[in-house]
Amino acid sequence: MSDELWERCLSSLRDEFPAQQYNTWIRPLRLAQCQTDLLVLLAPNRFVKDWVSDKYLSHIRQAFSHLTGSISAEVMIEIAQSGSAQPLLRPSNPVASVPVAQTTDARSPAPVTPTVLSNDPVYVPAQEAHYSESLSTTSYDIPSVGSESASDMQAMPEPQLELEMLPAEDTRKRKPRKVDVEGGVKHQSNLNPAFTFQAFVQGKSNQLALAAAQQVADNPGGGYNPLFIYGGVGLGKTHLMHAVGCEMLRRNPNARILYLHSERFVADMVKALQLNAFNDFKRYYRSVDALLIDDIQFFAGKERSQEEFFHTFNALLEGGQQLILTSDRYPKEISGVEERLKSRFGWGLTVPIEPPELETRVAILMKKAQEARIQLPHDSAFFLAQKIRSNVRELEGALKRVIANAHFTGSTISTPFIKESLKDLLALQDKQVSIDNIQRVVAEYYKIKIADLLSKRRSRSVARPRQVAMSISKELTNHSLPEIGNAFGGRDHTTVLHACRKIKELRETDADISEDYKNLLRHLTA
Ligand SMILES: Nc1ncnc2c1ncn2[C@@H]1O[C@H](COP(=O)(O)OP(=O)(O)OP(=O)(O)O)[C@@H](O)[C@H]1O
Repeated sequence: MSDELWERCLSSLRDEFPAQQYNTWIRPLRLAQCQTDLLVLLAPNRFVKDWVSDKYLSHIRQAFSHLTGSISAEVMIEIAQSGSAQPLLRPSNPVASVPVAQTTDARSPAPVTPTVLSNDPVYVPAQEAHYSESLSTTSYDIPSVGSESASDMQAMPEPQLELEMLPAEDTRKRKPRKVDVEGGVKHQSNLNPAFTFQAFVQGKSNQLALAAAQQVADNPGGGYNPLFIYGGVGLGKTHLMHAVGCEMLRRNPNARILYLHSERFVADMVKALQLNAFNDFKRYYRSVDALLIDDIQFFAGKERSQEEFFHTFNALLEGGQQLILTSDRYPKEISGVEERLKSRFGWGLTVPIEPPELETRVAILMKKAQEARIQLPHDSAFFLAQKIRSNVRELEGALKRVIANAHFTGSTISTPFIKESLKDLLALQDKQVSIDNIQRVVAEYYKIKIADLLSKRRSRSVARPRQVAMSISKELTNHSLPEIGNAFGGRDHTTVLHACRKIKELRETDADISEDYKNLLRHLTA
């Protein structure tokens, strides 16, 4: 009965909050005690407990009181003792088919003794440098292995090669270290040392993601595993994930951190298959202290890679090693990725990053200028931040252009100088309204999250603003229907068409929608 009451309470909270908030904060709570006037819930850790107590407790109490009819109902949140709450952080029941990982102590480096026992081609793990000049590594032709089955893989001969994980202290230098050890074994973390917590400007839009990332750096492999950061292009997901890695390295220079783009993981796996070195590949990926994989939406449609990543994922979680993943959308919304993998993405903590608001954009510009040792007057930063609103990468790009121009001409930076330096960009910006901007303005107007606009939620409070935003995108941009559909969480062009027709009809019959539409157009084209 008490379970049933809590289920009903959950169901009412599910309707009240956006899916992302519900899934991140409320769903992980477990019922400890439920009486007419007392509800005791268990949070998986202190972070969740504090956050829920701060933001959601009154809502939970209200929903509970409503169901029980008790106006003095009390709701308490406690931290689950390990084992008492449903594990949010790692599977209680390890997947039986997972090959046993080479579990390592997350704090201590692996022995550094490379041994080459054969003349087989050497499997060289990811050498990606996300931010720097490309590295000269051996290149391999990549065969198609889409049809290779798991059983084929198991039948592969065991390659006689041991990979070495080198301590990663040198990766703190600007250029990632490429280590050639006798036997061709290489390891580098690929971390960008400029992407630190100190260099990350906090704002309302990224506060939660930053707090979660700092917690992970404080307690890697502990509290939030995996940490899943999602949000639009150029909003700081990669920066934050690197910041965790950099902080882990600062505290423990021997920590083995590996950052890579998901496409690199796929390419590496294919290369390992080609070289008959699949066991080395597995061992390599499973022997790190922290694995940071960017843009995991690129796993979509790559079944063999998903299969292997699934096993790597389980092995790392089992070994208490930290996983950090990023994506452009909420895990459940990634199409072309297996359900079992998507559900695992949500085991730890899933946090969004939203586009920064004006004040944060100004603060980011001031910070970047300070890093470049450039005097940027506050009013100029304000002007630029007002003009470039889509994402931080574009904002940073514009500032770099201004700085370069100032260097060339020996000028000091001022608002007129910025106007002159970015004449073409600003003219384009004034003329063009991007879908990103439309989403941001519409979300602000209706007081919902951009993530809601991209989500699959169909409740009226989200679906109508989404249709308005699609219709405005059609009216104000040159994007095609499929492009617009794609920008709204990968929807079909017929959905966009339907939205445009519906809004056209509503503008004639519904005064509120008509007013909203006019206001939004005025705002976006002002
Ligand atoms: N809050 C912030 N403070 C300082 N710099 C930031 C912030 N957010 C983003 N940036 C900067 O913006 C640039 C783009 O960020 P980043 O590469 O992390 O974006 P992303 O979300 O990973 O984008 P993508 O999805 O395209 O990979 C980086 O140079 C990063 O340092």
